[in-house]
Amino acid sequence: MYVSHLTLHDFRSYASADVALEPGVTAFIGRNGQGKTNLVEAIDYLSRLSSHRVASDAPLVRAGTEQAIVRAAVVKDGRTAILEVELNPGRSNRARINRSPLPRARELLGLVRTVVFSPEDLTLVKGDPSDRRKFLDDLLVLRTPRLAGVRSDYDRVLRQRNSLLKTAGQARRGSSSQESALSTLGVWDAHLARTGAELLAERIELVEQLRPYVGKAYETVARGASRDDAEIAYRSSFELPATLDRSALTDALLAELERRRNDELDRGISLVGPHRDELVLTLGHGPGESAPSDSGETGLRLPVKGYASHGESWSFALALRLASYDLLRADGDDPILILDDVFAELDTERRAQLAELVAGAEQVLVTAAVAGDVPEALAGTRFLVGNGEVRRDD
Ligand SMILES: Nc1ncnc2c1ncn2[C@@H]1O[C@H](COP(=O)(O)OP(=O)(O)OP(=O)(O)O)[C@@H](O)[C@H]1O
Repeated sequence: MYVSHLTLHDFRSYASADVALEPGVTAFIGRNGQGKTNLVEAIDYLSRLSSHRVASDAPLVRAGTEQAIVRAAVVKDGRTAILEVELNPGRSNRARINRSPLPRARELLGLVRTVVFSPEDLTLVKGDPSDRRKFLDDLLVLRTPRLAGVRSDYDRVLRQRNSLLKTAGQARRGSSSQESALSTLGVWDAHLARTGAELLAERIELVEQLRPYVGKAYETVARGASRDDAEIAYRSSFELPATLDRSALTDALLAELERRRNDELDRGISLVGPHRDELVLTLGHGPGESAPSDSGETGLRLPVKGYASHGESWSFALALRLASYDLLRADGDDPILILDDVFAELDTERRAQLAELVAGAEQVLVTAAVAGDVPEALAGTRFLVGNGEVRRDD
């Protein structure tokens, strides 16, 4: 898949922009703050309906205006579709395909698939568990757009349940009747368990599928590493049943909610469920755990967060993105790769390795402040970005 045309109106720094693109590698070069990332962010927005840089839509709309439009012609299997999204912060966004309005913007999900590498990726490794959960959930939605609904239902139920727990907890401490709050809580428990079980099962399956790709990608980007060095594992906030069957998971989650009821009322928050889970990243050092060396010595396996060096952390973050790319590719569709300002962060060897790995993708969009930062393997079409203009450098 590739984007053959991008049009922006009042998106970030652009009053308007119109860029014709081709498959293969395209680099956007320009000094800092000229609007290179804004261009690729717009394409990524069509893929996920959110930005890799900010949590809300408001900063994406040009200051002083109320609405931004991102439109792209997307070519897949030789057929072109025009996708458009209208960003209306504070109101619902609207989307169109080939100029026909969609009932909900969410229906655009899955039509463009992007994988973005950016300096922010280090938070995948060094950030909070919520950053890693988001990584998993974003990938889930890219592969199975229907899960966007499950994810937002879960978040909504969680918010409602938390506010009810607070009310019921306060009633208990003030010894007023908490009967009605507790009976309503039972209803929210059932919702939380049902949507939570679905999200949980999908995440666990995803981690299993992603695992081999992460090991392989880490071996490629980290000097001297072996395939078993980088490991990912899903850690649930409660003991999982032996099967991922949705009803068994729902029952297990419900039973755990029952067991933790008093703790939850004391603290006024939901303590069990996918929102408390963690994607655990570990690195093996020396002989693998399963293969003791001749001296009987086994290798160390340590969490990445808090232990890994800066270079190892970067390699792990790159491996997570590359693994996502490989997995999406294995689904049968080459996602658009976006390398936003990453080369300046990497040493020469990692730059060359990353460039080699991605050079064959159907479309690669690169941003860099200086042309010299873009490895030779990624020589392709160049655009110069500056003074609000995007100009092809022929
Ligand atoms: N909503 C907005 N309205 C107007 N201008 C904005 C808005 N959001 C961002 N900008 C401007 O866009 C510019 C940043 O653009 P962008 O992040 O694309 O830079 P860049 O060329 O990728 O730079 P760098 O090389 O530093 O990453 C900044 O000057 C910022 O002030």
